[in-house]
Order: sequence, then structure tokens, then C-alpha cells
Amino acid sequence: MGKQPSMLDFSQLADNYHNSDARLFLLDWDGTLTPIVGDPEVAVPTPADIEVLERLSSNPKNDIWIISGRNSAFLQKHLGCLGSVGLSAEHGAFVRLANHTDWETMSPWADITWQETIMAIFEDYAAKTQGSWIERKSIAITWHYRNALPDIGLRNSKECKDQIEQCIVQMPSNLEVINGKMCLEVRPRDLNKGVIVRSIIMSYGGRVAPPDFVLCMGDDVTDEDMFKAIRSSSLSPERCFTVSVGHGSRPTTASWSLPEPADVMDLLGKLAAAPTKVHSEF
Ligand SMILES: O=P(O)(O)OC[C@H]1O[C@H](O[C@H]2O[C@H](CO)[C@@H](O)[C@H](O)[C@H]2O)[C@H](O)[C@@H](O)[C@@H]1O
Repeated sequence: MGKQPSMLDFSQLADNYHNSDARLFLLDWDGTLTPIVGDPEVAVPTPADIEVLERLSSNPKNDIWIISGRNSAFLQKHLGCLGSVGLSAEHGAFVRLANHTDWETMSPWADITWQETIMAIFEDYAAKTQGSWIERKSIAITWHYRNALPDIGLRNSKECKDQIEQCIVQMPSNLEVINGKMCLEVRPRDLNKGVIVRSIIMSYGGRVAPPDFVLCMGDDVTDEDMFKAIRSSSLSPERCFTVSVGHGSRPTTASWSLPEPADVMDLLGKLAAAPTKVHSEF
């Protein structure tokens, strides 16, 4: 993690976009394409969001991926209508390729025996942290404390994280517990957005040549794995735009920043609307 990233230079990005033929977009969902809200169920795309993503993905030069920690049911329900967009659920555990209808399991995540132990700990903390709740996904489990009293939520999350860390070192499954945005998430250690991004770059749209423009945007600690995967790839750094979204001073390996999801959608809208020359738009 280096210095704080500079505000995204739109004209530099637009120049690169305009001068490229094989573009790859790697986009996080919560906090990046849509604002963070109290109830994850209402963090859904607006018709305008869908229109922008549809338009962007209809350009044959563009490969768009939404790479999320959400489960496949949520992504399918709210973003499944975007047929030309690749979807990745639960940090890369499940994938729906562009122009495909089926979801694939990326690795044999057969061992989920740990879930009961972790559920018991989360249930204990959910009971003593009013307003908190558990989101159980196919693989990962997330305990949300955004709607708890802030000091109680924070204190109990630290305690809960300590307890889980002590517990998972004794378990055969190689797990990790992550501090998300007002949540704790437990998942297998080798399940992360970096693995799926490496795989997407390697198999890039079944093409022979690698992408000559990459735009990767994310707001959270799990998105750092995407930024690192791009940084350690053989892609030309001048053609890769990694963007950390948010006002905070969280350490990041991204090269650029944007303040809000609204800025992200604004940027994508401009790119979608300008198939040829985008410079003047900025
Ligand atoms: O990888 P992402 O697409 O960014 O998903 C990360 C997690 O997002 C959701 O939780 C976060 O967003 C919620 C809605 O804004 C917010 O209420 C919560 O506090 C955030 O942590 C989602 O519920 C998780 O499953 C995802 O892992």
C-alpha cells in the first residue's frame, strides 16, 4: 500500500479509452456502482444505472465484469438482465460469463463444515448487539452491525473478530475474517477477488491479445485484491486505471480515487455515451 491516490484524471483516462480496442472493466458493486445504505436489499440498480451498463457493454470493444461479495441470487435478480456483462458472486466463488445464463462454481468449495461453528459465534454476537444481523451466503457468512448503536457495534465487532481469529487457527479449513464496511465476513482464505481477476485477465474474452485498457474500481478492503492482481500482472501500468472509491483515507494500492458511486456512474455514463471521442466531455 502506497501513498494516497490522486483524483482520477479524466482526460488521461479518456485518451486511453479512446485509443484502445480491447477494454476490460472490473467493477465492484456495493459502495462503487451503488451507494452504501443501511439495508443491503435496497442497494439495487436504478433504471439509469442499467441503461449505462447496458450501453457500455453493447460496445464490442468493451468487456464488463461486476465482481461482488454478494451472492449469485442477488446479482442474478438485480443485474441478471445485463446479458453482456460478466457477473462474479461471493468474491469469485461463482461466475456467470457474459452471454451465458448459467452460473459456474469456480472451485470445489466442498468444505463448508466450518459454517456451523462460525454461525454459532455470529449468532451469539447478533443476540447481544441489537440491530445487527447475519447474512448467510453459499460460502461466506457476514455479520452486519451497521444498524447497531455505533459504540456497541464497534466494540462487539472487535471482540467477535478476536474470538473468530482464535477459533479459525484451530480449524482445518483455511479461513479468514475480514473487516468489511460495518460488517465482519468469514470466508476461505483462497477465495478472493484477486484470484478471479487474474483468471479473467488470463482468459480475457477468449481473445489472443491482452486488454489494452483496464478500468478497475472498488471501495472496500476486498477490492484491494483486484488492484494487487492488476498491479502484479504483465499488463502495461499506463493502460490500467485502478480506482479507489470513497472519501476515506483507507490505505490502498489503487492509483486513482473518486469520491462517490455517483462519480463512478457519471464516468461510465460519459464513456458509454461517447463511442468515439470522449475528451471534450470531461
Ligand atoms: O463486493 P461488494 O459488491 O462491494 O459487496 C460487499 C458486501 O456488500 C454488502 O454489504 C455492504 O453494503 C450494504 C449495502 O449498502 C451495507 O448495508 C453493509 O453495511 C456493507 O457492508 C453485502 O451485504 C455483503 O454481502 C457484501 O459482501
